[in-house]
Amino acid sequence: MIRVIKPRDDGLSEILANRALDLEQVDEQVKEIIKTVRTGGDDGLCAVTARLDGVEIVPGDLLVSQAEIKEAYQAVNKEFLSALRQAAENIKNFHRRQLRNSWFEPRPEGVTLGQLITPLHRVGIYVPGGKASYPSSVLMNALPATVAGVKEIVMVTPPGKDGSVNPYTLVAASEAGIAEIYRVGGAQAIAALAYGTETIPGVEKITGPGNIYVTAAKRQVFGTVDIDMLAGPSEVLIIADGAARPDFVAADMLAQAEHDEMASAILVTNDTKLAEMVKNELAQQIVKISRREIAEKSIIERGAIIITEAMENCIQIANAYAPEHLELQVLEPYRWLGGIRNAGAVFIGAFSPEPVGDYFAGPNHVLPTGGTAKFFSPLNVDTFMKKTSLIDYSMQALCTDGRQIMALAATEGLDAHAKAVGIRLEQRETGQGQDGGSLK
Ligand SMILES: NC(=O)c1ccc[n+]([C@@H]2O[C@H](COP(=O)([O-])OP(=O)(O)OC[C@H]3O[C@@H](n4cnc5c(N)ncnc54)[C@H](O)[C@@H]3O)[C@@H](O)[C@H]2O)c1
Ligand SMILES: N[C@H](CO)Cc1c[nH]c[nH+]1
Ligand SMILES: [Zn+2]
Repeated sequence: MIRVIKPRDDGLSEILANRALDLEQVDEQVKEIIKTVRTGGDDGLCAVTARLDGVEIVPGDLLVSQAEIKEAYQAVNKEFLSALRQAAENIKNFHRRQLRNSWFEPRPEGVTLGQLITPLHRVGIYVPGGKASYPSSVLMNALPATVAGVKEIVMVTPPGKDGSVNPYTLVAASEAGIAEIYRVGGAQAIAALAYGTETIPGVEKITGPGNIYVTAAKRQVFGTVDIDMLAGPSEVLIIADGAARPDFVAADMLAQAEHDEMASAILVTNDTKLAEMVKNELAQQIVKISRREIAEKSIIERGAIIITEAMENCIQIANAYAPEHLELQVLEPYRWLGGIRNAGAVFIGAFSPEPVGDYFAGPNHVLPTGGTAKFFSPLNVDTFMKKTSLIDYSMQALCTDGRQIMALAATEGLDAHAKAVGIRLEQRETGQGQDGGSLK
């Protein structure tokens, strides 16, 4: 059932090409949705929601009420709540390590340079809710923003057929300190966050994963607002050697495949026997999982077992694939870690299956997909910060550097630039300050 690619088989290039997210196929449709919300405000938003989510919501009900949040707490069990709270602590602790301070560097020649770090003021987080609910994604988006110091965090998530929002998602939002939650999803939610409506004031940045419509909408509103990244379907690439347990490897592949028919689970191994055993394990385990249909489609259409001649080849393939999640289920993981250049997150050894990172350990689970780990990083505290440069020249420092600045301005033909410096140098030469005082 799963494709097996042997050394020198030509299958790898197909796998690499097969994962591009074809946003163009929905671009026109998404453009229309955005236009409807941008021009129609709340009414446009509710009309699109009725059409795509099959639920009638009036503008006055878009905002989730405090009473619903209270009710949600009654609906969730204690075990969930305590696990959620511990996960939140772990996530906050991890992300606190990413905080950076503004800095100032006064130099003896009368120049002070610096960088001011400022949190964004208002951000919107998208929490998917179509095929499954993701309270964990609430924490992964909101807590780095909280750690960064963002004052207003808004959450959007699709309503169910009865207009309600999943109680676990609501409780996670409340635990993360989100005060504004709107029951709206898809491209229409992204449009509302970017352009604002009567009920939903616009934001400065939108983060969070979603389906192809959500991602295409994020790409279209980029520039009006900032976005975190363009996340595609989830993926895991597992490098395993003869020391790995085939049942563990197969279980981890299925954990990723169950997300989505378009998710990819790939094993790369230098051990032919392990490849065969994982194939058998997959067949045995897949019939026992509740999301079998989704996982089967994913494994058949997008999964693969790639057999290589040596561990070095496994590492090369991982770097070329640049997976969202990379598991190293090998005897000496730290020996090979140095060779890894491209991966969203690396899971080391037999006892770090990907769900540890999805839910609990602390690092973020919003990660670059589709090969974008070559240049994107995981969602992090910096995602919610911006930098402002600081330049403070004394008169003496300007006199020292002024002629060089004027020379550069002259080569660009920008006389007024040169003049803005020159006027100060002349003042210095005539010895007159603005108030007639001495500049010397
Ligand atoms: N990378 C991560 O961290 C992460 C975490 C959780 C989920 N995910 C991924 O996010 C995705 C969630 O997708 P989802 O669909 O379950 O939820 P979603 O919330 O992203 O999308 C649901 C919305 O899509 C809109 N929609 C549905 N069909 C449409 C159509 N034909 N035209 C226009 N709009 C339409 C609807 O308005 C609906 O509310 C999955 O691929 C999942 O794997 C990723
Ligand atoms: N594996 C997903 C990111 O690719 C995150 C997630 C949320 N819940 C479970 N898993
Ligand atoms: Zn997952």
